[in-house]
Amino acid sequence: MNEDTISLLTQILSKLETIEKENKALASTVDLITGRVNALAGVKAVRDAAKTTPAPPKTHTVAVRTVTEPEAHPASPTEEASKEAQRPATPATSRIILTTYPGQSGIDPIIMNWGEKDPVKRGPVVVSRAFGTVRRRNAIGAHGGSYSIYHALAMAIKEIKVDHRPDFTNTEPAVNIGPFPQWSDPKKIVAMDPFGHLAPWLYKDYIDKENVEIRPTIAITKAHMRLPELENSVKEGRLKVDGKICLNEFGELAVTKFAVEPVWYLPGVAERFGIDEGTLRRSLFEHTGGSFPELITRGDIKLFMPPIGGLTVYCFGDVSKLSDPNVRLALRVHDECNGSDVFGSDICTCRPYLIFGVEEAVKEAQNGGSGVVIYFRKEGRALGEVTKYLVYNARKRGVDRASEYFKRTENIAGVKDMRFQALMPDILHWLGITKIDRMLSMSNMKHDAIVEQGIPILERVPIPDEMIPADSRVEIDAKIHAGYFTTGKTMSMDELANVKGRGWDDVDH
Ligand SMILES: Nc1nc2c(ncn2[C@@H]2O[C@H](COP(=O)(O)OP(=O)(O)OP(=O)(O)O)[C@@H](O)[C@H]2O)c(=O)[nH]1
Ligand SMILES: [Zn+2]
Repeated sequence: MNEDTISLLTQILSKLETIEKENKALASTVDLITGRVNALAGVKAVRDAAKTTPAPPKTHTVAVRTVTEPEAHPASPTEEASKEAQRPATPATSRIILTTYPGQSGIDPIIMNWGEKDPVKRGPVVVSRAFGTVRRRNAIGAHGGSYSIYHALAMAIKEIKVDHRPDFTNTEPAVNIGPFPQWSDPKKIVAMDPFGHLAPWLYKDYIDKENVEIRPTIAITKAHMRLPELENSVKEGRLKVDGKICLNEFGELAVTKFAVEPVWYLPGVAERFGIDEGTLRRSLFEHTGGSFPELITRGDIKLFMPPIGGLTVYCFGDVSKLSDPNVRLALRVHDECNGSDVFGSDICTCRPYLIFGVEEAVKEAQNGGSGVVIYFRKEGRALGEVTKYLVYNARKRGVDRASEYFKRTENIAGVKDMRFQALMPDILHWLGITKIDRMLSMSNMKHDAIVEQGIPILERVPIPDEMIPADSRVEIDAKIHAGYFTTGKTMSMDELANVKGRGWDDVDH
């Protein structure tokens, strides 16, 4: 099967499509040929990819056919019911759409003017391949970040009805926020949808009248939270019970929480990393096992919802104060470390720094300012727990020296850190933050990313010495040597060689 044959069959297909519009009886024949061409082209694409030389752009040509749907606008309940009956059991059963092309017949993306101030002129983020939406998509990927796979599984085992539509009654944000000028600056917000918390309400007409599936990518709620360490903070007098933010002697806190899923505007993301959009698209395509062919074929679609974890904002005190330059702001940006954050592992400083961050944020809010902790799902410096544990083993089986600390991760992962903080400041812009009075972090990467985004940091606050677990001294001293902020001493390489952590004998009981 060569390129010419595929191209010829694609042309025949296109002719048949035209005829099919007038003669529905041809549909099954067209389906048959579509399936055959897709399968043959798929095989060819796989063969091409197996060649060692980089594939020329032509090899991305895969014949496809767009789903031809009944008219989307409902006319009458009877007509609706008859259309319902025509729907396939799942949109995927008869025709597989491997990829789509700009301008292809039936493809009609909803407008997306990223950075436009008026949300209606900007347009909704549309990513679903659900019936009624597949032709209108203006984003690649899927909702839910890494959870999109569980959704796919639920669909596969028919736990979710194919035509299920979410009921958003009473799910509106618990507080109002913005809009801020940053929301309409396409250079300031590139990794989340600034209107993501309002999507079902702002774009109700698309949902109701055009049968397009639109989901929020941000949700805002209020809650109480209780961390055992904070009971001590109250006992020792560092936290005062005020009945508003710190509710009682157990250190229970009132909090407003924002959950945010990633939505990437690819040109903006590429620019943040100083690369061109094509390079970014190609790398995302290749290194997700070719999962998202439209990264290559749909240059007109600029949004990508990546299958990665998002973030949560924990805000203490009045949310409207976050954007007020006249009040003080304390901020901790924290990257997930499940072993320490949840399970109390003592090899690193994560949970202690997190608790310190919460305590300082609450204090700032109680003093009339505001306090925020932002929690990113970037486990093990975005290398994941498997890599992290391999690193721990390599450290403990050798001598766990501060001087070797970063090298151990680099030996295994090829890089010492994959969090690349460049996209992190988006959430600060979205919250309307224009300066940070107290930054509860020693990380130079977090600091530089924020400052580069034009948000000044007035004071940097390291974790207090007494909160550092003994075994994590290795990490903290290595980090300080590597450029992390400290108000204390930066050790020489010789001194670092003498900072040792627990050995394997001590860990392995
Ligand atoms: N791969 C790897 N990840 C680690 C290791 N130690 C901690 N982490 C992860 O690193 C992240 C926390 O980063 P840290 O280096 O402790 O601190 P930081 O966030 O860079 O800086 P601070 O804001 O000062 O805490 C979390 O995602 C941890 O899971 C390690 O040895 N290897
Ligand atoms: Zn940790």
